[in-house]
Amino acid sequence: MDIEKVNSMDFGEFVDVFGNVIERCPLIAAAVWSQRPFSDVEDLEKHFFDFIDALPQSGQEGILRCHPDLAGRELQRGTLTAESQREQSGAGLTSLRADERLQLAELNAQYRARFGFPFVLAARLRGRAAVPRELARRLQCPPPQELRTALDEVKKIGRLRLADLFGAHPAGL
Ligand SMILES: NC(=O)N[C@H]1NC(=O)NC1=O
Repeated sequence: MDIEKVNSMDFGEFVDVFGNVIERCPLIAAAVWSQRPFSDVEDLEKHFFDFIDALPQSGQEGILRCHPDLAGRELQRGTLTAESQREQSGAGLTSLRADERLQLAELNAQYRARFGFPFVLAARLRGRAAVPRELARRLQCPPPQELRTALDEVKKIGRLRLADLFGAHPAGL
């Protein structure tokens, strides 16, 4: 795909293609479409990220809450989005031992109880061993800092998903 093709998309096609750049938040793609034309993929990405940054805290937390747990119930049930399924299995989260799954479930629950949203990490960039380690580390962070970290991870996931759609290697990850 190239940017000319993106700029020629009608609303429905654009939301079909880019609706899950931010997990389960097609509203963001719907809003970004209004800002076309885009000069390149970085410009397109910037519109997604600016939308997130401009939201009030409740909206930003809402975006985080749209993310499925890593190695959680949805992975077991097979109800993840195609993108999330690829990321979680690519990171090795489909082949955890039962005790590792249990440990992650406990940490995920502690995290959600402390911050009010699920733990989000760009799984493809880290791999399975890093997930419990990062979860345990970030559980200790102050909430305002953790909100920023989690949103940065959402953006990394979005950047990788956009790069996949464009068949490109993302810069700066
Ligand atoms: N909880 C969470 O981080 N989920 C996301 N991470 C990722 O790489 N894909 C996801 O769906």
